[in-house]
Amino acid sequence: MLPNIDFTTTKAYKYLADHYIDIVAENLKDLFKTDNQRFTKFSTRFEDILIDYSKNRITDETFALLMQLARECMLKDAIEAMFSGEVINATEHRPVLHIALRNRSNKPIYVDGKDVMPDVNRVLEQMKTFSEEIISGRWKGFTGKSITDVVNIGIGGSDLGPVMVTEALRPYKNHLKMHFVSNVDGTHIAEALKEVNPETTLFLIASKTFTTQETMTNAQSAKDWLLANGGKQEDVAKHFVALSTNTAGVEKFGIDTKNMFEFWDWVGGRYSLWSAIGLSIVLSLGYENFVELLTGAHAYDEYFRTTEFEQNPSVILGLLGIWYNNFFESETEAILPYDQYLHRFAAYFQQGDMESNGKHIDRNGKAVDYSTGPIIWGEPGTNGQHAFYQLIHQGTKLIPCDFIAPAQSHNPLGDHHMLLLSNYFAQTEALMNGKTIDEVIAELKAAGKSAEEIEKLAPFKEFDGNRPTNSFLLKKITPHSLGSLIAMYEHKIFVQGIIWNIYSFDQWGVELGKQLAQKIQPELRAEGEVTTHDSSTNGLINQYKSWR
Ligand SMILES: O=P(O)(O)OC[C@H]1O[C@H](O)[C@@H](O)[C@@H](O)[C@@H]1O
Repeated sequence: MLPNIDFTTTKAYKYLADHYIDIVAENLKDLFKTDNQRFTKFSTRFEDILIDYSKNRITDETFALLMQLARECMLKDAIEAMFSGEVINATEHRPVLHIALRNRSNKPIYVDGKDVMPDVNRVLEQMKTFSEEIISGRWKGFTGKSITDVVNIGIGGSDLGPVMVTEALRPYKNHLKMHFVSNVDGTHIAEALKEVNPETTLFLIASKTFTTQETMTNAQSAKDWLLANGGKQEDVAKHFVALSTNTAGVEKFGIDTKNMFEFWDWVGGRYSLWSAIGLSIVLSLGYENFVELLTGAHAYDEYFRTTEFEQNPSVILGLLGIWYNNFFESETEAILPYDQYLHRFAAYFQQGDMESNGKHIDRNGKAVDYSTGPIIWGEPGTNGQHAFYQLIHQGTKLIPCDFIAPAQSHNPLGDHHMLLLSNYFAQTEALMNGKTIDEVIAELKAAGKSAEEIEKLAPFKEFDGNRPTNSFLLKKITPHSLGSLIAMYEHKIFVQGIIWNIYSFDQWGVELGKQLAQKIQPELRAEGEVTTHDSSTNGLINQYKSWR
């Protein structure tokens, strides 16, 4: 059982609310001036990942109160409930065990009295054997040629994780060309099919439920394409495999269940890259690298489970998020990787975070009267700097940002990495320090501007600063360190869900639109005017029907 505590009724919350009034008047810059231990105090490490959270609007007192909040909300018990396989996804009656998928210690984890590790290891072994067949070229397509291209067909959690990781770890990839098709828009599959040859293409149909409309439609089109391009029904087995929890659904689609890679309902979609859904990762990087990814995540899981809150990155990051979300009323958080390979990292955690904590009903089934999950967004630096950083620096909104960078680049080309990192360091400094009006005036004077020009221009060039950031500095992005980093963010989301007293592992909010789309489909198939909706929806549908 998860604890069930309204965090706004805790002592810590009340103290924090009072303390906020003091902090809001404080300037980060001054906090650094008055405490030369601030970096040492407010930074922590996990293996080769340094997490500097000293540029946050906190003092020793804030930190202590946030830790007290976690204790009053019984976070420790909640962590144990997850790791020991309790049914913490109560609305779907499931445990939450993505941690079992990467449990390299192999210590038993029980669901309904049965250790899940033998099944986890069996599927990993199956992924290993299969990937070796494909990568080595021993597996042949319907004309006897080896596989050159892999198309993963999946959406949401069955797409975002594999895409993010295969992109993040591109330096480790082999000769296989990876394609990812998610959107039901025919353009997505059509464009992918233009790039591949039916004789040498393997399709991975990735769907936990094997009922998702987008994925089933794309999978059917891929199968039709194979059959229309020389393949026969009996060749489907050579070119299609399924990654799913739904054996009956896989059979019904016509994929032989010996070509099925199984996982289980205790793996949430957005936490499934560690499961059979990660087969595209295994194919692209090789099994050993996938194991390294799991190992990095597992090492972090153990650390998260056993480390005191005060040194625990996910606990600290989660509580800082709550500090901004619930006291400063920040609505969004930006994730800004200074690493081109991490270009899908923010998109991945958009689902990870927003699908997990975008809830307004608490664990008692009652509407909350406080703010929950933030809006997550971001793009790689330095592209973001030339797009939306203006608003982060000088807009009216407080946007806490995570800056992520590797010290070592996989492409040490000339000065590129030094230049990239100079921006990474400069941005958090600039966001913190800002630029005072006096500094602006001095600069304009030095540039020879007239007094009149200075007076006019100065306000536009002032930066308030005092804008909070976390900096993640990794030695290098490797399968191991990436595994740890992902796990760190996953557990941060978990921590926040516990404090907000919501269920982080269901996703009922994605259902309504799906249901309505189903209702609309026959109306779109039929001829004639549609009148069953509101005037806006009717108007749009009828215009579409007259134009199509
Ligand atoms: O893997 P599936 O079952 O196709 O689901 C794909 C996605 O569907 C829905 O949008 C949600 O449930 C997501 O969490 C999930 O990742």
